[in-house]
Formats: sequence, structure tokens, C-alpha cells
Amino acid sequence: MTLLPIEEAQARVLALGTVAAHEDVAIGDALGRWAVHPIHAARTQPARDLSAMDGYAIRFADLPGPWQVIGESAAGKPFAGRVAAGQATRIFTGAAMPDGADTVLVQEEAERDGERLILAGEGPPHLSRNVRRRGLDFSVDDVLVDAGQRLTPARLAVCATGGVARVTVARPIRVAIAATGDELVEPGTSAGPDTLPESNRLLLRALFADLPVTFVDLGILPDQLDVLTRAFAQVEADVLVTTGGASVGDHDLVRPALHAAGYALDFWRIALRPGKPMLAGRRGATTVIGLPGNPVSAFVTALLFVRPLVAHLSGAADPYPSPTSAILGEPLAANGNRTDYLRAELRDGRAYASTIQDSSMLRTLARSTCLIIRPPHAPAAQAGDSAEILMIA
Ligand SMILES: Nc1nc2c(c(=O)[nH]1)N[C@H]1C(S)=C(S)[C@@H](COP(=O)(O)OP(=O)(O)OC[C@H]3O[C@@H](n4cnc5c(N)ncnc54)[C@H](O)[C@@H]3O)O[C@H]1N2
Ligand code: MOO
Repeated sequence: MTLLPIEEAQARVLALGTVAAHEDVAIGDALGRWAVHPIHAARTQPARDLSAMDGYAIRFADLPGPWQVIGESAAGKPFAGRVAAGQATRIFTGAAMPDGADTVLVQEEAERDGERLILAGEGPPHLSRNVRRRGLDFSVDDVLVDAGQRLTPARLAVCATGGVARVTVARPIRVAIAATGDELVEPGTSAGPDTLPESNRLLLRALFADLPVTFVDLGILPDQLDVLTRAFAQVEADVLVTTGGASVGDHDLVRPALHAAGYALDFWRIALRPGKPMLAGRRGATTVIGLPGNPVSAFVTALLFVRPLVAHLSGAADPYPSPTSAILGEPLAANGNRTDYLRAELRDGRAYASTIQDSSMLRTLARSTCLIIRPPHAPAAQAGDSAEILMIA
């Protein structure tokens, strides 16, 4: 059986999606969304030459003083007059430089007696010392945020400073989530030995909590073709995520149910461990991603496929998770034909893989802080070798 390489599977998932319509939102509501267009500054920052320190505005040519203090410039309350030879004004951080002054003497290096000011230190070493020039940060029309960039706290702050009140973003992505399996019960309900508290819906919602999504909870669905088909046929969402029932057993009915509900399958089974039985398809504007039921497989496939799809539909220029690298703390055996995401702990910059890599084991996942990425057919690796990792905690 040929399995689809994960990079190809990722590209195909993104290609299935229909990019969401746009809306304008206040910057206060835009955290974690992606800018659809480049965001341009509506003002210059600083709008005037400003003092960077508390002290005195002087003319550099007048050093080493003394000076006569003729007034004050505070933030928002500029000095109205002009500083002539031998004159200075009191000035504070963020205040406009008075006309005629070009340099700020910090107050720690000055002594004042009434209007008389003298140098009491080395003084500013060069012209314009402690002055923030008009436009130092940005000028009107400069690009503050590129199209496709995420609106992080710092980017929202630069928009505010740039006089940008509203931004264009994709509308929230509607994500419907269904767990399937006769053995599953709502977490917290009393469960006998043949039942299992359902955890994948909670896992997925938590994994996407920072994304601009609205969730539709389809609940826990039984392994019955007609029930699954009816539920999938009624979905109105941008993304339908199912978990479980994706493999080859007699009770793995997600694929036939999706087919019966009118979804066209794009692929099934990929070269990934854990996560091999993943499937993807589409019906109208709804992309379906069928995740394996094993919780660790659901976790890894959600990170590698569902999150990037939601980010892509939201306008992200770079929707994929960003691996970094670490030194291996222990040797690793040669890898087989699937890309392997090993649950591991990062300690003192070294990654240690768990000895048992079973895709049902949530406690191992919960203890892990990273996943070590092993490409298909990677040769055996030694302690001290470098490896790609994906941080997960
Ligand atoms: N003969 C074969 N058997 C299996 C293969 C295969 O290639 N040939 N693939 C294995 C792989 S790999 C995986 S992964 C699993 C996943 O299969 P399914 O997607 O059909 O998952 P289920 O059988 O429904 O469940 C697997 C496991 O996970 C538990 N589970 C399911 N959903 C949830 C949930 N929402 N919350 C918590 N736990 C859940 C379920 O009880 C099972 O124990 O198939 C292998 N088999
Ligand atoms: O691919 Mo399965 O997810 O290894 O257990």
C-alpha cells in the first residue's frame, strides 16, 4: 500500500478549503486573526522630534553651558517659544523638542539654581543626543503589518500607534467536531469497564482555542452508518472534523458515511505515525478531515492538518507549525516508511523520546513537551545528533 507523504497531504488539505469571506473589525477584537491586506500607517511616529529622556532641551553648540531656563516642554504640552543661544527649557520624556533646541541634557548631569542651569557631568557626546527624530519608528503610509501576518499583541499595538482603528480579517471559521465510537461516553459520566470517557472533542477545542473559530459540537456519534450519514449530511460548516472510525475495522464507518452523505474523498491513509488512517475530502464549501480515534493520533493530525487548514482559511500566509531543532539526549533507531512524530521531553536543550510510543497513551503525551520529527527512512541517530522537533507545551 502506498501512503501519501505528509507534505503532499498537507498541501491537498489546504487546496480543499474555500477561503473565508472578509469582515472589518475593531483592532481590539482582532487578536489572533490574520491581516487580509497590508496594514498602512495613517500617521507618522513620532509625529515630531521628541525627547527620549527627562532633562533639558539645549543647543549642542552651547555646550558646556551655562544656560538660562526659559520654560518647559511636557508630553502633549509643547513649549510655545524658541530656544536661542545660551537658553534651555525643562523637558520630559515624550515631550516635543522646542524650536531652536537640538539636544537633550539628562537631568542627572545638570544642576539647576532657579533659572540658571550648569553642566554637572560629561554632558551629551553628540548633536541630537536623547532626541527621537520625527518618523523614527515609521512614517505615514509605511506598511506596519504584511498581508497574511497574524495579529499578535505587538502588531495590534503598532496598529493603534499608527492610527489604524479597524482591520480587515477573515470571518471566523465554523468548525464542526464529531467523535465517533460506541464505547464513548461524555467525560464525567459514570463509566463501566466497556465504556471510555470521550476526550478528543475537548482536545481539539483546546488545541484550536487561540484560533478564530466558532465550534459546532456534533456530540458523540455511534458506529451506525445511518446515524453517521444523517449527521454528516446536515453539517453546515467550513470544516468538519471527525475522530475515530477511520481505519479498516468492521465498525470503522466514517468513510462510507461521508460518501453516503455526499462528500467526495480526496485521500485516505498517509505516511505518518501516529495518524496513518487520516482522511480528507469535501462537500460544497465544507472540507472534512477524518482523524484517527487514538487520542495521540488525533492530536498530531490536528496539529499538522486541522490547525493549518483553519489558519489558511483565515488568511494566514504561513499556516504550518514551525519546527525548531534540538540535540538528541539518547540514540534513536532507524525509521520506517512513515514520518514519525515521537513524544519526547526537552530537558536542558536535549530531547528524550518516551520509550513506549503507543498512540493510545495520553499520559505519555501529557508529559511530553515536544515531538521529535523523524523523516521517512531516517537512519539510526546517536545521542548528540541534531533533530527537528515541534514544541507542544
Ligand atoms: N488492521 C488494522 N487495524 C488498524 C490499523 C490498520 O492499518 N490495520 N490502523 C491502526 C491505526 S494506525 C490507528 S491510528 C487506529 C485508528 O483507527 P480509527 O480511526 O478507526 O479509531 P477507532 O478504532 O475508532 O479508535 C481507536 C482507539 O481510540 C479510542 N478513541 C476513539 N475515539 C476516541 C475519543 N473521541 N476519545 C477517546 N478515545 C477515543 C478508541 O476507543 C480506540 O481505543 O486503528 C488501528 N487499527
Ligand atoms: O497511525 Mo496510528 O495513529 O499509529 O496509531
